[in-house]
Amino acid sequence: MQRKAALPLRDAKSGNANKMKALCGKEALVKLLRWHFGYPDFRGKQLDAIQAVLSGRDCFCLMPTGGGKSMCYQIPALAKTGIVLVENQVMALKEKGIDAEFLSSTISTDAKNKIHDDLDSGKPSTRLLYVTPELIATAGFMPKLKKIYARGLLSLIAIDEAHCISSWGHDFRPSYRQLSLLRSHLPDVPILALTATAAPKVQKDVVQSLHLQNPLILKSSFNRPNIYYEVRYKDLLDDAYADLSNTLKSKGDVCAIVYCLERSMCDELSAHLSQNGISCAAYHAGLNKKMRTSVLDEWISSKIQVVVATVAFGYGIDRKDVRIVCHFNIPKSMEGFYQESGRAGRDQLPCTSLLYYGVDDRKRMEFILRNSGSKKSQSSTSQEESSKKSMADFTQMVEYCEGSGCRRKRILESFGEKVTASLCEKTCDACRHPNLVARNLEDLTTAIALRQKGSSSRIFITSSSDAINGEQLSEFWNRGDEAIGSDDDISDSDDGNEVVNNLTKSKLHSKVGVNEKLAMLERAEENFYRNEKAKKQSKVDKNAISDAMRESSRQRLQNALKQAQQRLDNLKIELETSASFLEDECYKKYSKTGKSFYYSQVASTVRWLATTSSVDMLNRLGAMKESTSMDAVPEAEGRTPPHAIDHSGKEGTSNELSGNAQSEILPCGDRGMPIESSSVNTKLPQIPSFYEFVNSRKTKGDQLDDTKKNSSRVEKKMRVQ
Ligand SMILES: Nc1ncnc2c1ncn2[C@@H]1O[C@H](COP(=O)(O)OP(=O)(O)OP(=O)(O)O)[C@@H](O)[C@H]1O
Ligand SMILES: [Mg+2]
Repeated sequence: MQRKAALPLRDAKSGNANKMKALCGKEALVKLLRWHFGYPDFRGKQLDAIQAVLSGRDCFCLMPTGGGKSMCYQIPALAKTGIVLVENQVMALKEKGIDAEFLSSTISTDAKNKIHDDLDSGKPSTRLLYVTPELIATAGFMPKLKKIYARGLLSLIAIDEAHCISSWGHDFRPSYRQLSLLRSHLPDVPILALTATAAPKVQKDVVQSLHLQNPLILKSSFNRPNIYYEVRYKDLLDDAYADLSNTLKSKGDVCAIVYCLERSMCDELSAHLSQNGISCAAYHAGLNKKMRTSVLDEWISSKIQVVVATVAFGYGIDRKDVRIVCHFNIPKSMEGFYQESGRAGRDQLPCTSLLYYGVDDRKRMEFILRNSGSKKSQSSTSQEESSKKSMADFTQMVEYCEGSGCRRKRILESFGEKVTASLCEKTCDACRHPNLVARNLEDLTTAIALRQKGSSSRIFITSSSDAINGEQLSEFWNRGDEAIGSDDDISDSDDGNEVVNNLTKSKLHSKVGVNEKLAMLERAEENFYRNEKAKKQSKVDKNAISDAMRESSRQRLQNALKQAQQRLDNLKIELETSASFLEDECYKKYSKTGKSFYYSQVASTVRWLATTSSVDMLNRLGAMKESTSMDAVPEAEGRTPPHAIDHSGKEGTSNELSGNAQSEILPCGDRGMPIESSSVNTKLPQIPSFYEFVNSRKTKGDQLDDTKKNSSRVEKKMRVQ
């Protein structure tokens, strides 16, 4: 990327008062913002922070996640001669033509020398120098910094994620402690400390540790209005993996981060999601560096959409369109949770924070925290103190999950903000579906009580009907049935599909027989259609399928086709045309019903592509050419298109393959409930109905076809490569 020419207003080195005034003026700074970043105006407290540091004052800036803290040091770097010292995101700046460099002990000697040569030169071109706190602590680096400082070239020190300096923070990093040396070595350089998570105690600690002098303290509300907060209860779910998988699919091919506590769970969950047609990969410290970089690159460039990671993932990553951040295990503190969930929706568009809460997870975390204070280096008092502190932090998180009040209010109050629940405007599950949340919590309490008693505990941790203890459960069951028929589910919801979703959520419902389940679905579907009709009448169709959604579905199908093509020995298929054809089928089938059903159909097709045989694939795509004349004709079994070429030449095995593959395909509703398709006249993909699916499961039992195993092995292998 070419360097962008500097705006002429850029030099105020002389310290001339008029020049300084012009430099700090809003107009000049907005000009810089527009020139270099293309944004029309500053957000929140950005301008105040920039003006403070440009005038030489220390500043402590607390802004919400995604609030635009980086701009607070990027603009000063462009406005003033000299170098701004910070910590990470260099590539993005370089792409904007801004001279930024990153120095750390991990870069090559050549690259290091180049940067040092520039810094030693009379007129360094580097405007922003990103360094790690570890580097500052090294003996060789401080003298270099001092040299730059002595030449009057160091104009600002910015400490991003400043909460890491405080052992009271959720993410204390000992290396940050070294940053306290900066003030004594470089006394006149203003310091800008930035963070999105600082409880009052941490704030005080940051100011003291960095020796900020009379800092301007800027504090914005931590509220993230574009995030919808939701908690689901693992103990009430049949299968949390399936629930997550269906949720992701129902949202379309959206970008997501899923946080897990352990590496092994990242791998396992990622494999499960991949098998279900979700473009996803695991990311954690157990992978080698090459693999981690490759996952990160693919995610940043949208080649994969979902990363299943440990909390190590996320620092300095600026992908703006993350639509869901899911915590698959309860985080250890509200601060960490806020920071991680805040990685969603940095484009300010609607997004979701979804937390899966499980009593076992809670116990595990409590165990970890209770024992984590026992480091050798700590005295027993500080051990005790830190363990107490960890437990107190964690309790806030447990209350967030187990409380019935507004989730947003709870988050903000934990940061000392006083808010009313009306601020939420129904953008958390507790405000949007209070009855459902209350009922879930009641069920959860019963579940915990039963587990504590030690009897029938398995009913909540297994879907096996063997584990049902009739007497103890009858009360439970009855309540479940009431819940099923309740109008509250519907009246709370502004989307008919939520009804279907809610049916999938409770473990109670999993105990209901297939017929009842289908009857429930029918009722839910009826409600869905009724709501749809009402929506149409009021001319507000929230469920409409936009062109952008269709395009993203086409892209998703194309990716799935590509993977299938590789799996099937480079089967000759026209990727783009085939993707359009398959998307068009989904659209035709569900354009009237709405986006959720449409998305589910796309997801089903993706799953079908993940397991289907060459012959079946070609048969299906063969309909492409015939589709115009065949729309009204019933599905022809084993139709082979004129141009169908099976590279594998294994036509003889195709029936078996397709039978097995089809048994895995289940059209799903918004969060995965199966949908009956008989009411739609358009020609359907070769996907079984729910009845067929259930029957085939019954007859086939647990037998897994070798072919399917092989294909998933190949898929896994491909992912690893
Ligand atoms: N004035 C602005 N107008 C529009 N977009 C902006 C503005 N300032 C920053 N942004 C954009 O907002 C996004 C988030 O910015 P940034 O990464 O600096 O947030 P942050 O506060 O550091 O968040 P985090 O706490 O998650 O690190 C970036 O894509 C950035 O380009
Ligand atoms: Mg940041």
